[in-house]
Amino acid sequence: MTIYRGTVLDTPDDPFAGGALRADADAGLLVRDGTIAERGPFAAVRAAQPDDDVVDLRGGLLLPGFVDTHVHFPQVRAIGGLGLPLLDWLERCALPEEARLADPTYASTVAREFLSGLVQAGTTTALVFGSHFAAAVDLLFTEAQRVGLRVTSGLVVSDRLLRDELLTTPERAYDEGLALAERWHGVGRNRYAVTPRFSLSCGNDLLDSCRSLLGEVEGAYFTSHINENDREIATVAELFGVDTYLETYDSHGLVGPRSVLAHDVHPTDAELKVMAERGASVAHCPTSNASLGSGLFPLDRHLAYDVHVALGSDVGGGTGFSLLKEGLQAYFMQRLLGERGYPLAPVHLLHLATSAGARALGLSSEVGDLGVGKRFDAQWLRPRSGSTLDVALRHAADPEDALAKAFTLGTTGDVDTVWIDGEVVAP
Ligand SMILES: Nc1nc2[nH]cnc2c(=O)[nH]1
Ligand SMILES: [Zn+2]
Repeated sequence: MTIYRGTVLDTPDDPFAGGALRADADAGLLVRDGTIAERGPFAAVRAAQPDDDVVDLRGGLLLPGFVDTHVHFPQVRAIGGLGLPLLDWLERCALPEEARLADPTYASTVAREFLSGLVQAGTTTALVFGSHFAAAVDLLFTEAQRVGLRVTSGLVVSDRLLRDELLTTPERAYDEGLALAERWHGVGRNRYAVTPRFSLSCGNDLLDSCRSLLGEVEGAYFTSHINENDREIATVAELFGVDTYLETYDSHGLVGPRSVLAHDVHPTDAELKVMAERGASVAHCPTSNASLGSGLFPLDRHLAYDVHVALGSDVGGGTGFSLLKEGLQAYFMQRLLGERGYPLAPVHLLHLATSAGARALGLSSEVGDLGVGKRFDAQWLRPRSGSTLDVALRHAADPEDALAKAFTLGTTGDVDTVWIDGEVVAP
């Protein structure tokens, strides 16, 4: 057994429902077989376990590993395509890069870059938008198992309006998806997610085949995009002859408690009501929404309807893997909404980046906070001595203030060590 000593911050109680930040200065976390067995003042935990190893993490902050609920595996090298709205960005930046993953050697290199990017950002769990190529998705799961990250992912499918190499058929989508799920779902920390790219590129027969696959794979997840961009939304309404985007998924039985819909920048009230009834979650992707000019996320309306919201980096529409940056951008965008903005405090940002994501992915009993009984999935933020974050943390007034400094100034370069199930994860 090992005792980890440091300043521990986490959010076991939902701050949107009144929960406070849990902050323990000089805490001890006793970890046995990857699970947190005790948590208390270091001196007390140490006194009860005088012979165990102590890992000294004083200085900096010990936080739960981040949970990224929307991130694209094939888009690591597409990060930084600035200046375009969604559909142009897809055509000019993202999809040409995604087509390159037809080559398994290329896909394997990108899988390594992708997982290393997540780990270096302090992310330990992710819902990953896979590739249109089954072999590439297989390589992603293989690499995820080697690195140890908790990955839920799947074959991305489309059958219209994208470049030809990325298109499939309903039958092939089902067969390839099932083969991947049989190989990887529930193996190690991997799980399968049925992943139509978005309704714009998916006809009704393909969405039907997604529903069949979802019914076939017990416990599988569903993820896609929704209500991101005005032109996208208008095109979907025209293609399907529907009033709301959500209907295109819901009419195929794809919306439920294991569904995560990315973006939702422009929802109708009717859609929010149905999402809440179904228990679906929304992945809020702030840097992507800002960079692609998609809009300002109506967090207040999601909360008013009780729609569960977590955070996604949306690499490569988003600007990097750091959920610290996403948290700060989420805060900025609520500020820019003026009176309609939700006043996000540091505790909300930590919740959105950790426990909210765990809940969206049905993993709350295992990860998302550093309480007794949870797996030790954690990150040690330790800024370089003399850096501005180091100075700011040393002079922070209280734990909330320290967390505000971490989200404002922290970068992936401040993530010193990452653990999953009590094992150090090497990037
Ligand atoms: N941001 C974003 N939106 C999408 N909608 C369909 N595909 C994508 C994508 O790759 N990124
Ligand atoms: Zn996306």
